[in-house]
Amino acid sequence: MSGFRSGFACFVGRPNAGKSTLTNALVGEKVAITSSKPQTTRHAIRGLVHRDDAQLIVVDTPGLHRPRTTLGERLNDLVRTTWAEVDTVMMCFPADQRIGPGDRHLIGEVAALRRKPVIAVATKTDLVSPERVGEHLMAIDAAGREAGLPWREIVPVSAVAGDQVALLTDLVVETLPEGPPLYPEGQLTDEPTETLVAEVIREAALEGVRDELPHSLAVVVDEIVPREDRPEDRPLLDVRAHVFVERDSQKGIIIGRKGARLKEIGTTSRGQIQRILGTPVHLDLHVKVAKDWQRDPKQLRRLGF
Ligand SMILES: Nc1nc2c(ncn2[C@@H]2O[C@H](COP(=O)(O)OP(=O)(O)OP(=O)(O)O)[C@@H](O)[C@H]2O)c(=O)[nH]1
Repeated sequence: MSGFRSGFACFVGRPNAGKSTLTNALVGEKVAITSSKPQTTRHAIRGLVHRDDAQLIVVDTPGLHRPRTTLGERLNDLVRTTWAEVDTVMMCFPADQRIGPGDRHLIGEVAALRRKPVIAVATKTDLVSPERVGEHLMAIDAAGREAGLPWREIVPVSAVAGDQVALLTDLVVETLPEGPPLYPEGQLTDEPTETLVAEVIREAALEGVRDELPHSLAVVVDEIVPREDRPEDRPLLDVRAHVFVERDSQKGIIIGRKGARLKEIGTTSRGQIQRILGTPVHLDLHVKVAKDWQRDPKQLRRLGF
């Protein structure tokens, strides 16, 4: 298999830069979790791109942020470890935002990796005019120079419109080392099913809630079991899961008036879980308060951190 390339790449960028959406666009299936709320990506979900000439494994990392809790510190450690381990870094800069201090800080951090190929990606180009895209590309170029970070490429893309996503894949593949495929073909992610299911529920729970909630939410899937006594051609899976929040007031928000929000969360996530599992699902969802779980190492472990 001479000439075959395989390796890892990850996206870096400020919250909401479009990293998850672009991961999905590259992989072609929904494996990473997107949400209109910042900083919702918590697990390093790998999406696989299989091609005749290459295999690209995309690692989606949470955003780096000012750590205020034990969870925050662990997330930052996880991010830096991921950056150090991948073959190529893709840095995202949304075209509808100017390069700011947060971006410069990230560029500085990535520049410290040395000699790793870094591709700059101007995301969300569908939201702005071609002139603005041009301006944005120049600003990205200048910011790289300032930090002494030579971009391998600067690529404008729109994950939503599908513009230049294939080109980006080509350019990333070029940076990967030669080697055989690392994962069996057809596999899209190596996350355990429970984690994917938990992330789907978490995403549904986060839709339309107030700003303080995202960091306080964790979802644990207790079990996924086939319902007994079902006809063979009509299987049903029972999925039992808990949504953990930090305070009683948050529990109220999640449950909603007469349970309306929780029901909505269930309906939204059930459809997607059925797609992941390929089987009709009965979802049993409970909300629990785990006081200040982000500051408590014992609880963090229980919740999988
Ligand atoms: N119009 C447009 N919107 C986009 C595009 N890519 C992402 N978005 C939107 O931007 C928002 C953030 O996208 P995400 O992919 O969740 O961003 P992220 O960088 O993974 O965010 P965090 O997980 O918070 O770090 C979502 O509402 C997306 O729908 C794009 O190419 N065009």
